Amino acid sequence: MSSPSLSEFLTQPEVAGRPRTSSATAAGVVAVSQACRAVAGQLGFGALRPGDAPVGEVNVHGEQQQALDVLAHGLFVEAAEGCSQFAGVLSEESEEVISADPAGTLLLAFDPLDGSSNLEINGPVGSIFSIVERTRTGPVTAEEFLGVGTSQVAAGYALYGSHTVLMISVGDGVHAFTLDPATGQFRLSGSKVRIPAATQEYAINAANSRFWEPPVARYVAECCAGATGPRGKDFNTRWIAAVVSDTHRILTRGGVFLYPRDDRPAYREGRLRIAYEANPIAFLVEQAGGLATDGSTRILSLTPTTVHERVPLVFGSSEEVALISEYHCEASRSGSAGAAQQANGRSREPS
Ligand SMILES: O=P(O)(O)OC[C@H]1O[C@](O)(COP(=O)(O)O)[C@@H](O)[C@@H]1O
Ligand SMILES: [Mg+2]
Ligand SMILES: [Mg+2]
Repeated sequence: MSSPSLSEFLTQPEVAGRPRTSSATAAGVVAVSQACRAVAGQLGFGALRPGDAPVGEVNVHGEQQQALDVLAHGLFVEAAEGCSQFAGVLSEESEEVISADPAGTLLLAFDPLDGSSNLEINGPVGSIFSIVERTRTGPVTAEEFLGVGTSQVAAGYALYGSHTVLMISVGDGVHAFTLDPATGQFRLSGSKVRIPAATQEYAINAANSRFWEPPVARYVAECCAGATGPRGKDFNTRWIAAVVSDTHRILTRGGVFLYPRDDRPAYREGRLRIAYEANPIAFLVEQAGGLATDGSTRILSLTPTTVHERVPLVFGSSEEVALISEYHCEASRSGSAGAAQQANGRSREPS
């Protein structure tokens, strides 16, 4: 018997004895998976796709949009509008929230193509999404996207690598679905993914080290000191420059990822966005037994004040994330928190 499709998995309560996912959430996740399948199909054309170049537009984050960023955004919007569960969507590629069905009970936030600078080297890219239930009805408002991450009912990502894999959580662990190229269906390929608590792999863009705050610099220096340093073990660095792909490695074999705030003017709040990058990653990571913080505070407890708000992000194996948190707490107790943190006034109480 073949493994269940995504839709069977979400709608049949008897599959693996799981509690039933609401029919709206199941339909929403399936709609997103259809957008991911369409994005995977487009990526497969590579350089054969006509007009595959930067489109000359700059998105709300000041980044050059690639043709595929725009295409993937359109595919996600189309899937959301076609499914009648979503009242509105928030995309990395659109400054404003986009209205869908006012009767919809769900909201969808997504980065339609993450790591798009990897496109020209045929490196891995992904799509990442978060679904929350609405607390009101009628036309959607931007404020509705400013909830805490604990209110997510589903989150996931698609990684377009040597094959396409969709990692999903509806709040009962993390499940893997592999896209079957023969049938176009996502089929269950792994369940109850767990992140080991200990690791010897870390991911950070070391080219920014001169801008880091003391706790991050300390953590990385101690990893680099290896077996003869205070950690007493050797570490390895991995950096794919697409957070979806780094997340997949960490869900697969452990590790820790850091995109901290730093002293560069555009990075004082980190790089990644709360609503459609940090929140879904944190949801998946916690569901797999890991931790996700902004350095010291749990990501899922943060309340953004704008829809595209950025946040420093540290996530992965619990022992490392807890240690990094300890270093941040020690630094703020001793008053050596970085200039960036002081400048933005965003020092939060540790959780
Ligand atoms: O350019 P850097 O510093 O390596 O940053 C890479 C980070 O930026 C991102 O690519 C941002 O995502 P987008 O490509 O969607 O803007 C992350 O996926 C990744 O972790
Ligand atoms: Mg991104
Ligand atoms: Mg993107």
